[in-house]
Amino acid sequence: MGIPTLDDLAVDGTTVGVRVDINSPLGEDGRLADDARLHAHVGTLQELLDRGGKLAVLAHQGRPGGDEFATLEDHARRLGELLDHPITYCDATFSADARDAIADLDSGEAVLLENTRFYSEEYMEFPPAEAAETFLVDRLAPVVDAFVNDAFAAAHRSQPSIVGLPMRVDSYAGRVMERELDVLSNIDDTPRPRVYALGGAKIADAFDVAESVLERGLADEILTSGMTGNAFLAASGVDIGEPSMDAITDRDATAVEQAEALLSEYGEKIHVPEDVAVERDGERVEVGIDELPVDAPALDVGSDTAAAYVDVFETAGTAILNGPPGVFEEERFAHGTREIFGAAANAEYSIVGGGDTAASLRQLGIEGFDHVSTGGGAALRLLTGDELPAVEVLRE
Ligand SMILES: Nc1ncnc2c1ncn2[C@@H]1O[C@H](COP(=O)(O)OP(=O)(O)OP(=O)(O)O)[C@@H](O)[C@H]1O
Ligand SMILES: O=C(O)[C@H](O)COP(=O)(O)O
Repeated sequence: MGIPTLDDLAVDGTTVGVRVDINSPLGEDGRLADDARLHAHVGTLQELLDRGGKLAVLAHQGRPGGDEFATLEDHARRLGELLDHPITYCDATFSADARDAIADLDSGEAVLLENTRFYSEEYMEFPPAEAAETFLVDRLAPVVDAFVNDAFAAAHRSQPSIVGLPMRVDSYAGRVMERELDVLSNIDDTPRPRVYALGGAKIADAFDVAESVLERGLADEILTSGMTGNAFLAASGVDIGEPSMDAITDRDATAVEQAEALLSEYGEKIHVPEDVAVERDGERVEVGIDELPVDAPALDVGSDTAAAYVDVFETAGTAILNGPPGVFEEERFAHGTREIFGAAANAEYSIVGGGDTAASLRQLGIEGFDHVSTGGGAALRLLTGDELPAVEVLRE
C-alpha cells in the first residue's frame, strides 16, 4: 500500500493523536441514533490501547449550523462502553485544558477531545502545508508523538486534523483506513464479471462512478435503479412523466443528457429499469414502461426489474453497490432494495459504498457482504479512481 500502518508504529508509552470519523446520526434528544461508525473504530483504538498507547482522539460531528452539529460527550460515553480501556471526554480540542488532559493520560488511557468543527479553521479546506500552520495543528502537534489517521470517511476533506497534523507529526494509517484503501483501491483485482448496482438520489455521483468504471474497463454490467435509473429510463427515450422528471432536473439539470451520452457510448453494459413503482391512494402500484408516463414519481423499481437484476447477480463475480434502488425508508418502496441487494450479497465478492446504502442494509437486515465501507464521499472518490487528500499526505 506504500503507507505506514500500525505495524510500523512503536506504540508503548507514546502519546498518539488518533483521528476517527464517528460523525453519526443523532436522535431528537441529541444522543447517538446509530453507533455503526463507533463500532468500526473500536479495533484501531483497542489495539493502540492494548499496546500501551496514550490516545488523544479527534473527531467531528455535523456541520456548523446543521441539526447534527453537537458535542462529542455522548460519543465518549458510548466508546467507553465499547472499549476495554477508560476513555474520558474533554470539552476542548486544543486549548490548555485539552493539552492538560492529554498530558495527564497514562498508558492504556484515551481522551476524546471536543468536536474539531467547533473551530472555524477545521471546517475550511486548505492545502496540507497551510493546514499545518493552523491553530489546531500548531497547538496539538507538540503534545503528541505520533498521529494515526483512521478517519477514512473524512479522507476526502483537506482539513487541518486530516492533512495538517501528518505534515508535522510521524503519521500512520489506522486499521479502518488500511482496510478501506486495500479493498476500494484494488477493485481491478476482484473476480469478474464485475457488476455495479448504481441507484440512490445523488444522480451526479452515480454518473461519475459509471463513467469512470466504464472508461477504465472495470465494469462488465451496470444495473441502474433509484432516481439514477429514472434518469437512464428518460435518456433511453421513455416519457417517465413530469413528477419523476422534475425530481431529476431539480437535482441535476443536465442529468438526462449525461445519461444519454453514457448510453450511446456504453449502452450494451448499462441496464435500465423495465418497470417502476409509484404511490396511488397510499398503495404501491407497479407500472410497466409501456404504461408510462404516470402522474406520480417513481419511488422504486418494479418486480420485473428487480427479478432481472437478481438474475444478473446470480452469475456475478463481484457486486459493487452504491445508492439504494428505491425509497427503502418506506416499506412499500423497499422491495427493489431488498431483492437486488439481497442477491448482491450472494456474489462471490461484494462491496458496499455510501452512507445511505449501508443504512439500507442495516434497516432491511441484509447481511453477508465482504466489505461495507464506512465512507460516503470518500468511498465514491476511490470508486471513481481519484486520490484522497488524507492518503496523499500519509504517503509523503
Ligand atoms: N426513485 C427514487 N426517488 C427518490 N429517492 C430515491 C429513489 N430511490 C432511492 N432514493 C433515495 O436515495 C437516497 C440515498 O441515495 P444516495 O445517493 O444519497 O445514497 P448513498 O450514496 O448511499 O449515500 P451517501 O452519499 O449519503 O453516502 C435514499 O434516501 C433513498 O430514499
Ligand atoms: O459523513 C461523512 O461523509 C463524513 O463524516 C464527512 O462529513 P462531511 O461531509 O460533513 O465533511
